[in-house]
Amino acid sequence: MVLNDNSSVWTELLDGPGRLDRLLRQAAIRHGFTYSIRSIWGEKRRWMGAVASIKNIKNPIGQTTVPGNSTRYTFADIIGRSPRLQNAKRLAELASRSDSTVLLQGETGTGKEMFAHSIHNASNRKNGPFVAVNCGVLPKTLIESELFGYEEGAFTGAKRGGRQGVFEQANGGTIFLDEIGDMPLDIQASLLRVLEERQVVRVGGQRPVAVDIRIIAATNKNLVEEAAGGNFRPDLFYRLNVLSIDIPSLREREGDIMELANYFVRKISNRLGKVVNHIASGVKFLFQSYDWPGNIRELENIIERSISFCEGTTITLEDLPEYLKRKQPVAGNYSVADLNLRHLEEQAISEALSKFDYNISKVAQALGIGRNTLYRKMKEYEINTGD
Ligand SMILES: Nc1ncnc2c1ncn2[C@@H]1O[C@H](COP(=O)(O)OP(=O)(O)OP(=O)(O)O)[C@@H](O)[C@H]1O
Repeated sequence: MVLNDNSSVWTELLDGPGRLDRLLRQAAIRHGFTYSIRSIWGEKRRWMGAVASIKNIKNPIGQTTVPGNSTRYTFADIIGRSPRLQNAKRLAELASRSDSTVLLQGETGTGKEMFAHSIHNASNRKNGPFVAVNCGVLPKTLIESELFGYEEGAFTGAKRGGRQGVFEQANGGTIFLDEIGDMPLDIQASLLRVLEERQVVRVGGQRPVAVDIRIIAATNKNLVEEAAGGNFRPDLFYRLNVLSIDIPSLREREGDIMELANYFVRKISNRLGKVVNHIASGVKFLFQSYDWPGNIRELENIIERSISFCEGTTITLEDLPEYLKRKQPVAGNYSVADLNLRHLEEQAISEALSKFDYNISKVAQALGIGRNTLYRKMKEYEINTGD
């Protein structure tokens, strides 16, 4: 397992080495990595307490999915009813019906890879391969041969008979170019050629090989700004920016936070074989006021950590990492009692909405208030209507 100081894998600070170990071990096993304790305790002592998002620890060549369709997600797995997310899903569903290039833009952890899987699985290429390449971690020395393949004798150590690159491996299916904004400039020119001609020429070869591929690219960078700064080729940007879909951050999807949190509690407690089925109101309040820079991945990691440390059936503030506890909102203009009452009211409304599937009449009836009062309170607490 390779832990890289510069990567965004270190998403959370924890309290102690034992906990770090356990969480890393669980995550590593889940993602099929071999976990070696020495890789942490050697030079990485100063990272003590960090939890890696193992998903980001790609193998050295950056290819995250082997050829053959090993996608895990469909649209049904993408949780959230906020209007922004629903809109992104609608666009992605439409995109899955065509063969055009898709560009997924969104912050880290917002679900871009889930969208890419879902588009592939809903497309008529679903029985073909889905090959994911992380353009940000491909070492410069390997990048061309990994992408475009090589002919026998192309360089010292080249395999007999040569090797297919990922574009050839994805033939008949979808190639997912993750973190496209991190692709080195010199490779961007070759990539543009492949996108334009739908042909690859292997390193050390001359013969173009036709590839029938659907391209989905993803980035957490603003490619317009990257292009303006000279880090991304504008012509490649235009070639990729055909069906562009913005995946909203979690803080822009406030109504989704608790739905996702509850979903992860169910899923993760099942997986860990623990009976944890509630989230304390203080935690909910904190979740709703936090700005989630790591988005859904961060929420998922926090729930996993909390369930691991939870000694009862309810996740409490005690189970949260220190850095999050420190973010507890201050009372502002409200007294603590007011704040608690407001919070309880907000919580009751959110729970009723979720229980009655956003049926306003039923929710109002259950809460013993009129529909107009309910709408007013939803507006006050910025709870969306679930449309
Ligand atoms: N809407 C969602 N519903 C359920 N789980 C989600 C959702 N969005 C993201 N996740 C989960 O959050 C984690 C991060 O998602 P994903 O890897 O797709 O994000 P990403 O945008 O590709 O991240 P990065 O840019 O860092 O590669 C995954 O474990 C995924 O299952």
